[in-house]
Amino acid sequence: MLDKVDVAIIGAGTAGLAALREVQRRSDDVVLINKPPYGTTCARVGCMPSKALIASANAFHARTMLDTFGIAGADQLRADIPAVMTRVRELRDYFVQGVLKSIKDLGDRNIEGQAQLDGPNRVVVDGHEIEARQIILAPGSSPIVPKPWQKFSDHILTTDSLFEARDLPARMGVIGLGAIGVEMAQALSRLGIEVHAFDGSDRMAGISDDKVADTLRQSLSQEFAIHLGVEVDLAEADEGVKITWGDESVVVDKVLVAVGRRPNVQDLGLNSLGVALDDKGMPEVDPNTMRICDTPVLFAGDANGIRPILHEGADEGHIAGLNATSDEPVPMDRRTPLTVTFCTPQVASVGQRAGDLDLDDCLVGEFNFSAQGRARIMQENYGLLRIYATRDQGRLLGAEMAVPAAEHTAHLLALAVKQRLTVYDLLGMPFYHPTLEEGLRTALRKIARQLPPCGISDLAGCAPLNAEALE
Ligand SMILES: Cc1cc2nc3c(=O)[nH]c(=O)nc-3n(C[C@H](O)[C@H](O)[C@H](O)COP(=O)(O)OP(=O)(O)OC[C@H]3O[C@@H](n4cnc5c(N)ncnc54)[C@H](O)[C@@H]3O)c2cc1C
Ligand SMILES: NC(=O)c1ccc[n+]([C@@H]2O[C@H](COP(=O)([O-])OP(=O)(O)OC[C@H]3O[C@@H](n4cnc5c(N)ncnc54)[C@H](O)[C@@H]3O)[C@@H](O)[C@H]2O)c1
Repeated sequence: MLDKVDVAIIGAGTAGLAALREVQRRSDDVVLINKPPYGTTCARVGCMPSKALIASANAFHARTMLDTFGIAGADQLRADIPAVMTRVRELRDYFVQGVLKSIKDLGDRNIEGQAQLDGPNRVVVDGHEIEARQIILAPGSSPIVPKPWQKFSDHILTTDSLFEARDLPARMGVIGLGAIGVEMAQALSRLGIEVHAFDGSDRMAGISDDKVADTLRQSLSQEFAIHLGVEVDLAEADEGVKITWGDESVVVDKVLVAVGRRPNVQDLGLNSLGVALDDKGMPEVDPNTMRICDTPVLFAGDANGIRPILHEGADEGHIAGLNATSDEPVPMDRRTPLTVTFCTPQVASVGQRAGDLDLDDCLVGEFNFSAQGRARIMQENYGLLRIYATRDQGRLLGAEMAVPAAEHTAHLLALAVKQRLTVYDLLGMPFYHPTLEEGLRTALRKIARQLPPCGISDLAGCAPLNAEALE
């Protein structure tokens, strides 16, 4: 094993591999150290298998609306859960293979084992010491299972184990309704499993806008039992596990625990860096260079807790790799915040969320998709879009939504926020008919109407029509 290198990267996840690609542009003197398994959280147990499960669930769920489209016989369809799970694993394996290919040429520069820092320039892997000029930490995160629940391990699943299941039981609890909980609870329910879902807070999927949160709750409650703002307790039951909240309880076969993820830093040796750590044992990280204080150590991906989603982890790996191989600091602007939760209706947030803003100081435009033309045709007429803009110029600040095709609307709005566009700029776009984007136009016009007019029509570039006649 090498004992002196220019750059050592800890973690072969999305962030670590992005850092590797960046470092390799300027130096071959790099090692990648990874505690197995290989293949990244995203491909193995995260984004990809979860979306594969959702895709099967949505395909089966479509049968509930087929009669409204004039298609008969849907009641004959059934979900073959073992076949669904096999497809999930086949897709997972395909994506993991792609990741493994990307590191196969590293040879002895790919080191398998658990790494620990021993000071700012030294990494120890299974007793072997490696000195490095720069170190990039990218060890990812793991599902949290609260200690009192760990004794029910036979009945508990996390996303580390869910996709390994050959079959799924008839009744499931889902505790925690962040992105993971909401996506999986709906997918399980759509596959025909009786789902009881819980969250300690009164919101789901990280939504901070009250009205959007209410809309999502109304939609999802039609599909499975949702209990928000409750503290749950687990107990052994004859046939499964009993979930208790307040005076109520339910017995389920398995519980998916989705109460968040913990950075993999417990045994990383961060305390050997000689910098202050907060009460969670975390050092301060510059989000524009990824450097920890003035040390030669950079910290990227889920583990630093800054923006624990995939494209941000990849960016952080790239920024860390750039800074590890540059003589001078290279501070990089971060992207407009964007999140998408792949439930139905899709949930998304862009830029500043309601919770980041004083809405009394902003202009708000909203659109409810319940009667929207295209949404109605597709039988997807539900959901609420809320857009926030500055009071003086109508410059877009952000948006939250639970609407059909939110992933697309959110990307468009992210570009608008980044470009500092006003609602008038956006209203200058063509809006094809009939599209879901016509709903976005109505929300924008609602903001435009609250601004001083500066022309005679949308076509002139900036003025509101003050009518929805073109919809
Ligand atoms: C169910 C689920 C669904 C998700 N869906 C989405 C989605 O739809 N969109 C999205 O943007 N994000 C999604 N995410 C989040 C996304 O998967 C993560 O943000 C991303 O994978 C984090 O990448 P990473 O490189 O930081 O960590 P990882 O990919 O976890 O890589 C960390 C690596 O470091 C290794 N390691 C840990 N400690 C050590 C050590 N001490 N020494 C050596 N190696 C070590 C680990 O074994 C691992 O290989 C989802 C996550 C989950 C769990
Ligand atoms: N579509 C996506 O982008 C996507 C999908 C899945 C996961 N992810 C990422 O994965 C990470 C982890 O997701 P997550 O959903 O596990 O975490 P999260 O932190 O987003 O949500 C956890 C939820 O659990 C609740 N909770 C915590 N303790 C609880 C308890 N004891 N009882 C009941 N509820 C409790 C919280 O109130 C919160 O709503 C996030 O960073 C997320 O962004 C992203």
